[in-house]
Amino acid sequence: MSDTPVLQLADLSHVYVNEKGAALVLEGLQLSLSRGEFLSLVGPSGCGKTTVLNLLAGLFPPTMGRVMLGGETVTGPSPKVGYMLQQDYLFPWRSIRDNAAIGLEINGTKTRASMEAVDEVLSELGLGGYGSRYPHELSGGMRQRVALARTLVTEPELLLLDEPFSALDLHIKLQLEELVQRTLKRLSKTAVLVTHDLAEAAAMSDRVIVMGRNPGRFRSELVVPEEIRTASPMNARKLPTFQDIFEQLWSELHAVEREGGENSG
Ligand SMILES: Nc1ncnc2c1ncn2[C@@H]1O[C@H](COP(=O)(O)OP(=O)(O)OP(=O)(O)O)[C@@H](O)[C@H]1O
Repeated sequence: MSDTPVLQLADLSHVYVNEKGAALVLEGLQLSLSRGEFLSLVGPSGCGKTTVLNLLAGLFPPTMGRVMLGGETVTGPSPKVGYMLQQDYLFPWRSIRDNAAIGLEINGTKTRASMEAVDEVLSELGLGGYGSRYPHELSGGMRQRVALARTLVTEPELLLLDEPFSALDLHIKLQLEELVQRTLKRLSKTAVLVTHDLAEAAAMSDRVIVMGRNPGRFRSELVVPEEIRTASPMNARKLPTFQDIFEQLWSELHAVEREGGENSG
């Protein structure tokens, strides 16, 4: 049972239909992710990265193929999947503790014990003293940590991270990358990160997929070397092999840009 991949994509394709007609945005995606793996998706704007995450989250069904979580076909949103976005979407009228607990309320699993777990996660993320504060009293980096806490307390098996660090100052971003990586590793969580930042992808991931476009597809995959994977995102950037990985990703992405042409989106 434990050998079953947490996530599988089987020949996944997607067509958006609107008043302008039908557009094939994703074609023939195949993927298998094991428990604890961290995957990043990089690619030019409009290649379909967010569409992939939305399909993984079960927000709408793929036109063809299947998304499978723990071997079961995804048919809609599931508590097994947590989604963290660039914007934190905290409710300004709720305390930090109540914001972090919102997923438990939605899932109907809010209990005294689960609220203790909320407090534990908040304190693990360095927000121990902030439970009774409100979002406007926190910095951008702290608010993103609350968003992470909210995602983690429902104990999802798969975390979807759509550019969660991109609006943050560099030093806060590096700190959060480190915190997220450490926390997910400790909990053996499986994660898919969408980012435009190649260094972030290389520093945080076990594997990086570069997507092509028109239609969006998985063009190439790079396995991050062990010494980078086991280092913190901050220290990974200082390793000589890191530059090689970064350059490989850079040249792949440039190849996509050269062959892609303008995206209609
Ligand atoms: N609801 C929709 N209806 C029709 N077309 C859509 C819809 N959502 C996205 N698209 C189009 O699908 C393509 C992929 O969009 P998507 O947002 O997944 O790309 P992306 O790689 O995440 O882009 P970015 O990096 O700019 O965020 C784009 O051409 C976009 O215009």
